[in-house]
Amino acid sequence: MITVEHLTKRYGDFTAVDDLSFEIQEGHVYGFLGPNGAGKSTTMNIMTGCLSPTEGSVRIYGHDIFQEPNQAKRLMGYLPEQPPLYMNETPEEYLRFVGEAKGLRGGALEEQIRGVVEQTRLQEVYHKPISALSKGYKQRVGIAQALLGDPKVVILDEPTVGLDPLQIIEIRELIHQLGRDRTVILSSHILSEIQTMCDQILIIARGKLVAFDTPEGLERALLAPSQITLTAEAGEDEVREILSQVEHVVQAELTPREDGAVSVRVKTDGDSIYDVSRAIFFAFARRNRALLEISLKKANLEDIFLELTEGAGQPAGPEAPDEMKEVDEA
Ligand SMILES: Nc1ncnc2c1ncn2[C@@H]1O[C@H](COP(=O)(O)OP(=O)(O)OP(=O)(O)O)[C@@H](O)[C@H]1O
Repeated sequence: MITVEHLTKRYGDFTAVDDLSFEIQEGHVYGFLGPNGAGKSTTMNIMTGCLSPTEGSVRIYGHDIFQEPNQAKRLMGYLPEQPPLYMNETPEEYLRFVGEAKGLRGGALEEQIRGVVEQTRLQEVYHKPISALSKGYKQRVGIAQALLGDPKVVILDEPTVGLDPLQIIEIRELIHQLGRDRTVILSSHILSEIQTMCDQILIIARGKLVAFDTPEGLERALLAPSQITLTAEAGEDEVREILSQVEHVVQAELTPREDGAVSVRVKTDGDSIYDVSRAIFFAFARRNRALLEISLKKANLEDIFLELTEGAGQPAGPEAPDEMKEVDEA
């Protein structure tokens, strides 16, 4: 239903979006996940026809976003990163203005406004100036305008950024509801957010699509290089030698301990981390060397995200370190 082919956006010598191709199917909640500056907003702006690409195409249900913009845009609702809200207006005035701009009139307009106000629970603030609303309510007004016209696809750029924890929960619930009867595409640089809300994840780093799968699929596909940590009662050289004889051990990082033992982080490329750990256990036993501890660590989505996007984050002002910290703690 949405086909993105070889999308590229360059600003001078800088490539913000680099040959992105993917397909979005109906009935899922998709998450664009990537660090600040990865190219998520640029991609969304191009997909919604707000920005032209340097190369590539976007088709919405077969309609090219630049050749048939009216047909394509009618099928999409968009909440940009900074929604153009008119602060002096009330949600009522603003939604009427957006609805009319989308071609709605008379009874159909009234009915649509009533529907989106109910869905986004704006009743309480309907007649207050937008400038007086909390960030959470402003965001709901932004989502309400995206829903006008009953689009099949709703695209939300960082819908929870800047909200407090309670507001985040409310917006998540709203997105969950939206996902029941339409396709939702949202972006975030926070892994836990994408994991909670989306059933399909696209990881974007340095303008490239580096992974596209379900959360479970991503974990499964990238499980193989898992880690084993162990502590052995042996000298460093001997530990190295023993491990070099174990099949599927691809890397070993040794840290000598004060008590003379050695702690080791082992990376494997084996299908079964259990088989590799068993082989390590017997390799030490054959040499009469004790393993004081051995533990297995499977990769999780956070490891995968950090590995795929390593070094791709761009500190974007004073808030960036805290925002990235959320990824670390996810
Ligand atoms: N008009 C522009 N001129 C030059 N560079 C730009 C322009 N717009 C975006 N960029 C750069 O393109 C890259 C991608 O930006 P984009 O906003 O798409 O990233 P993002 O993944 O949405 O990140 P964020 O979460 O910080 O918004 C960034 O390095 C940004 O600085």
